[in-house]
Amino acid sequence: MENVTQSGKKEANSTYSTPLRSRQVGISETTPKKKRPVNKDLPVPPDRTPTSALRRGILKPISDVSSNKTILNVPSVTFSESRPKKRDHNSGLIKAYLRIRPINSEDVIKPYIQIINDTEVVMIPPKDSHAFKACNKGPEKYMFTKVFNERTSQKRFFLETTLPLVKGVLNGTNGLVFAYGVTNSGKTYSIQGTRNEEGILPRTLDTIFNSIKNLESEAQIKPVRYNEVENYNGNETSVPPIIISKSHMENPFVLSDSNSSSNKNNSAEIEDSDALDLTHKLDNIVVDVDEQFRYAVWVSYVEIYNEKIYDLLEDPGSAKQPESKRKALIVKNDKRTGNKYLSDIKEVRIRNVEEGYAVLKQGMKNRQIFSTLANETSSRSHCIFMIKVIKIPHDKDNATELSSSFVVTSRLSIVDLAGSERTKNVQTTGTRLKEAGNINRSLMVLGQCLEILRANQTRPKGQKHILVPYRHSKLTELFQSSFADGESVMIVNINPVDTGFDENMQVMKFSAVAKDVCTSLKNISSHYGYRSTLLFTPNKIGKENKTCNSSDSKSEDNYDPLINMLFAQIEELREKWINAEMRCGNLKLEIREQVSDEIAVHMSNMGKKCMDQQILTESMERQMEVRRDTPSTIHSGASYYHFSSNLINKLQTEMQELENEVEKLENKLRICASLLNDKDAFIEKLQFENKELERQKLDYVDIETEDDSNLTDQELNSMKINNPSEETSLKEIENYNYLSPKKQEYDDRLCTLNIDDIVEECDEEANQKRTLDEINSQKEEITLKEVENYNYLSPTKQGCDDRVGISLFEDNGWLYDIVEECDEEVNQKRTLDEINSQKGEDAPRKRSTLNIDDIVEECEEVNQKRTLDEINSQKGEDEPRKRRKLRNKKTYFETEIEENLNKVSPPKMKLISNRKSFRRY
Ligand SMILES: Nc1ncnc2c1ncn2[C@@H]1O[C@H](COP(=O)(O)OP(=O)(O)OP(=O)(O)O)[C@@H](O)[C@H]1O
Repeated sequence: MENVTQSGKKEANSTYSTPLRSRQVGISETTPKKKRPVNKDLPVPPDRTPTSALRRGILKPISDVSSNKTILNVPSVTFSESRPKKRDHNSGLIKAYLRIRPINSEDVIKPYIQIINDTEVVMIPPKDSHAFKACNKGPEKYMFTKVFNERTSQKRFFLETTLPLVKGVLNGTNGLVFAYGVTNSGKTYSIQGTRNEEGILPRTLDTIFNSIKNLESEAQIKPVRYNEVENYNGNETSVPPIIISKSHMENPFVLSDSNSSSNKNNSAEIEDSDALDLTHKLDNIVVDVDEQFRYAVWVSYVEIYNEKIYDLLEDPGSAKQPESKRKALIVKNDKRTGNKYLSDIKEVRIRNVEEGYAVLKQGMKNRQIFSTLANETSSRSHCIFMIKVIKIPHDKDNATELSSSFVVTSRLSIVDLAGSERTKNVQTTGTRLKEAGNINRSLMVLGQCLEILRANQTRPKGQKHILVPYRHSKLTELFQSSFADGESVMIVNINPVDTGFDENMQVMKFSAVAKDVCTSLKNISSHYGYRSTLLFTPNKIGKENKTCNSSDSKSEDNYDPLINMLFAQIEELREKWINAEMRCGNLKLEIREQVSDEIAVHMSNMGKKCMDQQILTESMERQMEVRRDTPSTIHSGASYYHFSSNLINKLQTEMQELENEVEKLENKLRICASLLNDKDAFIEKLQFENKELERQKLDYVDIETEDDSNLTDQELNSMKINNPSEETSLKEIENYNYLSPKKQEYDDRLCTLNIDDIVEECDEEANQKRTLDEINSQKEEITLKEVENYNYLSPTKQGCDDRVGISLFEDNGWLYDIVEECDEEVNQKRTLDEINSQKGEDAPRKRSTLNIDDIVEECEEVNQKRTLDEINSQKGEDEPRKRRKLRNKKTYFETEIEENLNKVSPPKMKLISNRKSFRRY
C-alpha cells in the first residue's frame, strides 16, 4: 500500500505509517474517510508525520518516558526544516486581503474607492479630505493579495483567506489573522460575523472539528508557555468550571443544556445580541489532517485594553470589575525559544464546536464594548482568540496514543483589532479619549514594526538590522512570535463611503507596508528549539500536579531577589520608556495632522490670493488698454490739463442747467401749493354758503310744515305759481339739493386728488365753464341784439309802414333803400353770430397750446369767474323768468313783424316789379 505524503512523494509503509486522510473541502462527513481523494487545490500540508521526521532524524523517541525529569530529549526542529519545501512565491509574505463593506441604502455619497481588478483598487480623494486639500488630488492605486467586493459572502471570504491557515494549524504551523480598519468598517463582521452570517472565527472552529472528527485525543495533556505541553490531573475538566457552569447556565448554545430552565431565564439576554449562534449547521468544511495523530484543541481568549492584557475567560464576576481591579496578564519570555507568552492565561480544552462557541460567547460577554459616536457597538479593545492544536502521535496497530513520546503544538491567533479612528472624528472624550489614544498608539507601533521589518528585509547582507520595536506595545509583543514563525494574514476592512477618507488612506498605506513584509524565520530560527515538549509523564501527574500549576512562575521566577528586583526595575523603566515613546509618537502624529491642516488652510489662502492677484492684473491691463486707446494729445501734461478742465467746465454747465431745472420745478411746486390754498379757501367759502343755504332751507321747511300741513298738493302747486317768492325759495332748495351731493363728491375727490389732477380738473372745468359762458353770453347778446333790432325795427317799421303808406305813390327808390338796409343788418348779425361761434370753437384749440403758467393764470380767472357766476346764479334766480318774459315779448314782436311784413310784402313785391320794369324801360 502506498501513502501520499504531503510533499506529494510516494512512501512505503513504516511503523507509524498510516494513509493520510484526504478530505475534500465541502464534502460531508458521510463520505468514506479512507477513499476520499486528495484535494489538489488545497496547499499540501508540511510533512509532519513522525515517520518522516524520525527518518530524517528530526524527531527522536524519548528514551525514558517514565522519568521524573520531564524535559524531553527532543531535538530542535527548525522552522525552515519543518516548513514545506515547496511554497508558493507569496508564502513568506504577510497576505493582505481587502474587504469592502456594502453601502447602506441611506448612503448617498459616491464611494471613493473603486475596484480595478482582483488585486488593485483606486482611492479618489473627496473634496473635503485632507488629501485633496493638501494638493494630493489625484487618485491613488493600492495593491492587495486579493480584493473582495461588497457582495463577497462570508463563506467565500473564509475559504480564500483563512482556510489555508486552518490547514496549517492542523498540520503543525502557526498562523495569525488580524482584521484592521477604521471603526464601522466591518472588522467584527469579518471575524465573528452575525447569527446567520458567521465570520471566520466560528467557521475556523467548525472546520477544525469537522476535520478532526473521530481523531480526538484522550490524552491528558495541556499546553503551557508558548508551545510546550504538560500533563494535567485527570480530575481537571477540559473546560474550566467557570466556563462550564456559566456556559451551561447562560448560553443556550451549549446544546446539551438547551432545555434547562436556567437557560430559558437567560436566553433573552442572548437573543438581544446579533452575535453568532448555533442556529444552523455551517458548511461542513473539512480539510486534510494526518490520521497518525490524535488531536486536542485548546482555546484562550484575551483582550488588550488600554495597554493591558485581560483574560476574557476569567470569572465574569471579577472581569466585570472596573478596569483597575481586573488582573492584567503578564507577557513573559520563553527563555529557551525566545517567544513571548502570557503567564497565567486560562486555556480551555474544547471537544466540539459547541463548546468552542460557548467559550467564544463567554469571552464576548466580557469584552469591552462601549458605544461611541462612530459605531453603536464599537470594539474598544484588541481581541485575540487563540486556538492551540496539540497533535499526539497515535499507534494505530495498538490503538494507543504515543502521547508521552512526541507532541506537536501549533497555534492560530484570530485578532479583531479595535477601530483605528481619529479621536477628532469620533469626538471621544475622557476615558474614550484615553482608549482611542492607546488604540492608535498600539496600531502605530504595529505599523512601525512592519515598516522596520520590511526595511530590514531589503537591507544588503552584512548590514546591521534595525531593532524592531515589538516591545513598544502589548499588541506587537504578542504578534512578534506570529510574525516570526508562521503565516500571517491581514484583513483590511474598508467602508467606502465613510467620512474618514484620510483614515482609510492610512489603513491602505499600512496594508501596503504589511503586504511587503516577509514572515521568514531566518532571523529567529535560532530561538526556536522546540516544536513539542512534554514536561510530565502521566503516571507522575498526581505528584507533580502542584508543580504543574505553578510551573511558569517557578521556572521563571526562581531567581535571586536582587535579580528579581533589578528585573522589575528594568521592566518599570522599559514601561516608562515605552510610554515616553508613545507620547512622542502621538505628538508627532498630532503635529503632522496640525501641520497638514495648516498647510491646507495656507494653500487655500494662497489660492484665493492668486485669484485676487489675477483679477487685479486683469483690471490693470484693461485700464492700460483704455489709456492706450485715448487720443495721444492727452498724454502730454499740458494737454491733459486742458482736456480735464474742459471736462470740468462741461460738467459744471450741466450742473447749472440741472439746478435751473430744479429751481423751475420748485417754483411750479410753490404755485401749485398756493393754488391748493386758494382751493381750500374756496372750499371753505362754499361750505359756509352751504351752511347758509341749509339754514335757509330749514327755515323754509319749518314755515312750510307749519303753513302747509293742511293743504292739498293742488293747493300747494297753485300757491307756488301764485307766489313767486316761494318759488324762489324752492329753487334755492333745489339748488342746494343739487349742490350738496356735488359738493360732497367734490370734497371726496379733493381728498384723493393730487396737484396734477386738480390742475387738470381746473382746466377741464374752466373749459366747460368758458364754453357755457360764451354760449350764454352769445345767447344773451343775440337776445339783446334781437330786442335792439326789434326796438330799432319796431319804430323803423312803424316809420316804414307810415312811409310805405305815404310814399307808395311818391318815391319807390326810398323803399328800396329800406329793404337794402334791412338786408345789410341781417347780414351783419349773421357775421357776428358766425364770429361768435368761431370764437367758441377756437377756444379749446387755443387752450391746448397754453403752458402751465397760462393754465395757472386761467385757473385763477376761472375761479374768479366761477365765484362771480355762483354769486350771480344765487342772487339772480330770476334770470330764466326774465328771459322767458323776453322770449315771450320777442315772440310777440316777431309775430307782429311777420304780420306787418305780410302787410308790406305785396306792395313791396309790386315795388320791386315796378322798379324792374322801370329799369327795363
Ligand atoms: N461585508 C459586510 N456585509 C454586510 N454587513 C456588514 C459588512 N461589513 C460590515 N457590516 C455591517 O456594518 C456594521 C459595522 O460593522 P462592524 O461592527 O463589524 O465594524 P467594526 O469595524 O468592527 O467596528 P468597530 O471597530 O467599531 O468595532 C455592522 O452592522 C455590520 O453588520
